Amino acid sequence: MDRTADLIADTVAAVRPLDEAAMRDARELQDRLTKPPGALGVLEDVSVRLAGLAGTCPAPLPEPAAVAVFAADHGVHAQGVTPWPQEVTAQMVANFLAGGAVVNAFAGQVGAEVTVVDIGVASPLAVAPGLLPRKVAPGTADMTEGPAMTPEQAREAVAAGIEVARELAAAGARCLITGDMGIANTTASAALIAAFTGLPPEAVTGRGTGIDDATHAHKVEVVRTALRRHGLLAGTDPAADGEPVPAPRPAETARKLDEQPPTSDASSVPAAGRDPLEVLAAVGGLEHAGIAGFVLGAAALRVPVVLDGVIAGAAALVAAALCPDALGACVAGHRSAEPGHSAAVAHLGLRPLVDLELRLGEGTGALLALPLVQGAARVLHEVATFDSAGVSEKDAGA
Ligand SMILES: Cc1cc2ncn([C@H]3O[C@H](COP(=O)(O)O)[C@@H](O)[C@H]3O)c2cc1C
Ligand SMILES: O=C(O)c1cccnc1
Repeated sequence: MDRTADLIADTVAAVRPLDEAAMRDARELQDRLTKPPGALGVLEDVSVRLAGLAGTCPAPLPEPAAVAVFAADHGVHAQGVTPWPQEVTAQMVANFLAGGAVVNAFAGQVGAEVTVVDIGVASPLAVAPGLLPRKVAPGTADMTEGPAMTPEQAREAVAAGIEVARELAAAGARCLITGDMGIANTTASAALIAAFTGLPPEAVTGRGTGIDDATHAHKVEVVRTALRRHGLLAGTDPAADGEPVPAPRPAETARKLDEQPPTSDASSVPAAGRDPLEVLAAVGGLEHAGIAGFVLGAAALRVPVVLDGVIAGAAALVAAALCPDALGACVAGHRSAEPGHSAAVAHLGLRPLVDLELRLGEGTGALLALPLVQGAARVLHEVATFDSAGVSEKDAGA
């Protein structure tokens, strides 16, 4: 095995399931705090999950936080799936480094460090503070014509993401936040989400940065073409070159779908049984690969990772396919307006903390959710118990 394959395998092997004893302690402590049991709703679940991840109750406070914005370009841009020129990726990287983007404003507000990772921007980028040069390739190839990445590139980008998580944690970060920049990356996200959920392209392909009806219809067909080409279109048999196949019986396809999205009955999941890295290489982006590695790296270190929108959702599907326990480290920061995002989080059983109809990426939605995650953890550190504060508990049986 090469170095990157070893790093990925070792990282996956280091990920532990959530610690049941710590989660039980957290639930019990929540019920002894001076508030009605359950009154903090979903935040109580977050505090329990953080304790399970840390293996101790209360979990360490998830601060300071650091956001990694993985930037890359996409060969599928040539298919006319977005109105924005490809150069905007590199131009926005310059904007991030100058502190002028929304991600900078939101990160500044919550004291999070912004690091930009050049994992695959098409043009060369000058060395700059805040920029990690980790370019695996100058963008992906067009997934409608062949695999977006070689297997080596996909592995290298996942390994780079693992290393970024390690570097940020070594620099003191106790909460990691995913960010992305890559013109056309909502197209690759839709393809990954369709492959890993079995939903049809029209259910998971959104309007990205904002496209008209005709461009959207074309984008759906581009996603369908790419999926068919790689044998990843639900309800078709790759061996028969796109021929429809009967849907499998439900018993064969029972999956953990806690929050079922608007589903197809095409209960087959094309990526099931395939190597997740091969699926990633076929239709993913270098930033998806980097973010998948970032999630694995965070999980192996038992550091929570707040996922941003649809790009992170697609990447988390890859990470979860490689290592289901990595989901224990993940908090879905927000629900993106992209339909594929709802499908991804539902498939993963994650509940987004905020829903503001954002459709930006960069890490913005996750940064807005960060104080909620930190507040959830802080409660277990600072709130008095009924005993310690001398507050009477509710009458038994009432
Ligand atoms: C100025 C600008 C800033 C952005 N910041 C994030 N994105 C977001 O939009 C892009 C994906 O949308 P699509 O697939 O429709 O191209 C990604 O770069 C994503 O990070 C931006 C897009 C633009 C144009
Ligand atoms: O919601 C997102 O994550 C998103 C939407 C459009 C463009 N980029 C990201």
